[in-house]
Amino acid sequence: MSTDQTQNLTDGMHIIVDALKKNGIDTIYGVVGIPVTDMARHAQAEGIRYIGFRHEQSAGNAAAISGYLTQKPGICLTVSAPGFLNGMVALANATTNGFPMIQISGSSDRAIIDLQQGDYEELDQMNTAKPFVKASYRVNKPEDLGIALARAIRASISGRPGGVYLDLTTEVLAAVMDKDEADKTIFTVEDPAPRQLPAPESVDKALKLLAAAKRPLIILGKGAAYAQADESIRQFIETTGIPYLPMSMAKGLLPDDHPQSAAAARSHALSNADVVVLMGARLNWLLDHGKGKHWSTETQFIQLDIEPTEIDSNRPIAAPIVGDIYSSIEALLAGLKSTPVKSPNDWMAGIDDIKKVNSEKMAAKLNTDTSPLNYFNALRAIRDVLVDHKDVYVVNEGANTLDNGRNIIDMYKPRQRLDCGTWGVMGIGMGYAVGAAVTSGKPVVAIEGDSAFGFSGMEIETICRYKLPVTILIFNNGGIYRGDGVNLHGDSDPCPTVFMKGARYDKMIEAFGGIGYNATTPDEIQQALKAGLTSGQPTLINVVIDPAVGTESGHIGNLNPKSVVKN
Ligand SMILES: Cc1ncc(Cn2c(C)c(CCOP(=O)(O)OP(=O)(O)O)sc2=O)c(N)n1
Ligand SMILES: Nc1ncnc2c1ncn2[C@@H]1O[C@H](COP(=O)(O)OP(=O)(O)O)[C@@H](O)[C@H]1O
Ligand SMILES: [Mg+2]
Repeated sequence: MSTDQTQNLTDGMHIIVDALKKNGIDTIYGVVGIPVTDMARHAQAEGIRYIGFRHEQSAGNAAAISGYLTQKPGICLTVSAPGFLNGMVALANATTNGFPMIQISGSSDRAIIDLQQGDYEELDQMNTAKPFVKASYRVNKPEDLGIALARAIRASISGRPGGVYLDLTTEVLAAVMDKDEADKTIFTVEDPAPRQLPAPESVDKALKLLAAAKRPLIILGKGAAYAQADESIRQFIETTGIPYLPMSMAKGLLPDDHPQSAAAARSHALSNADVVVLMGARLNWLLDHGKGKHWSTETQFIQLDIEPTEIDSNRPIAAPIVGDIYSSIEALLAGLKSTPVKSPNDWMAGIDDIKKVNSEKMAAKLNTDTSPLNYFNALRAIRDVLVDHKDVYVVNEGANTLDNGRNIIDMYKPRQRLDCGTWGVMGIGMGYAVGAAVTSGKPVVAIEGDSAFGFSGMEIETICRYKLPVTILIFNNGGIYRGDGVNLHGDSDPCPTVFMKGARYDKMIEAFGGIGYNATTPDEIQQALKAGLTSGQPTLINVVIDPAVGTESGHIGNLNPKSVVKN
């Protein structure tokens, strides 16, 4: 091919990068290799920030959480087969949680794969992905790359957000076409997540039910947080005076010290409410499916959700409002003029009484001074530092570390608590920390169980390499749930969840130029955490926790199968 003929040519890997740029994608998280390395190089050369990870699952988690924070799909780039599969855990978790994310993976030769002739990293990735994503597309022609990306963007953020898989074959990445012709095939997606307004009659019905309620309760879910309708939600809650419960990632939508928060009286509020409004929250296992001891069979439900099939998932919903949260809340606010709603004062007063009793009980646990530390006094030490750093993003995973962290670490701003979410998955920690730090530019504090940290711990090198302002506190109790070898039956046999004694995780980060601390007292935790926040340097604090104080599976031990057969 003569020089002038190559003058105006482009190829698949350049076209997809141009399409990403045209749609405002400014960051790609990934692990490169055959056949996507040159695509990443080109993206970087074109000004897209490429963040290189040590494992695709963490790259995917970073992409997913950046989608949750920005309402634009986070992009994860992987190689074929094993790299694709490593990313799939994060992609499936994104779909489960409703986080918009696109995983782009290279794939091997279609003809060889389809005849199962044994290609390098042979796998039918498009079909493998289908059960775990909102949509799964494969591109075979360079002129289709623009429309394929557009479809992936729209599928990931319209309706209930989620994961989308985009398969780029080796052939299409190398396929050549005329540049001018290629430019005609890429475009900016128009209104990829259109507002979905609720039916006026559904809003009226909900307001009439609320107006008659004696003990109304609002449950805020991460769907409400994702919607970025913060001011409208606050206005509705404060205008009606209805008490509310934030689910873990909705903490901070209103500050946790807000007078209408019922969090410290959760069981009382759930079991006594007569009308419950689910706002971007599923009535799933995290809410005991709306059944059992925390719920009354008399409770009536109002549900605000963008996904129509979520309605009636577990309990009949008396007043469904299907639409995007912002449009639905705005419609409810407008409806208050004709149907005023005011939560009875005695209901909130009763909740306040319970809050007072429970807060005193919790304070007694928090203000102990034990050696070694336990979860309560360690978390109280962290809480009392973070109250002066309300911009910090908090990442939290583990069992006891997560369950106690959720109740003790107060949040004051929306979308700043990032945790194991709907699946209760371990391993989100370092990926979420990188994604939050890169996306927001703000400091991140990751509060990690020692087992949970182990799933993504190698990414501390990634954190140090990009010099991200991340401080990691590892609650080192020497094991999964506990470190003393006592199992949930109270038998002192070395159960299969114990790690080595005296591990010093703080030494790990020093290998990559980060700053490590070992903390055995609340004061040492606070000094180290303040130093990490002040320096903005990657910091790891090994918090030594009493190995005997955890409970197996934290607060969800009841989900374990009960064996009736003696060993
Ligand atoms: C991917 C994955 N693997 C395993 C588990 C099971 N699991 C595991 C392994 C947990 C770790 C608990 O230990 P930790 O050290 O992180 O926290 P605590 O010791 O403070 O409870 S919590 C939990 O549900 C999981 N949820 N997700
Ligand atoms: N913009 C939005 N408007 C309305 N509903 C939304 C929006 N984004 C997500 N959702 C819904 O919010 C719900 C989130 O529920 P869930 O993940 O269970 O929250 P949580 O775990 O915090 O209770 C999902 O059913 C999802 O369809
Ligand atoms: Mg542990």
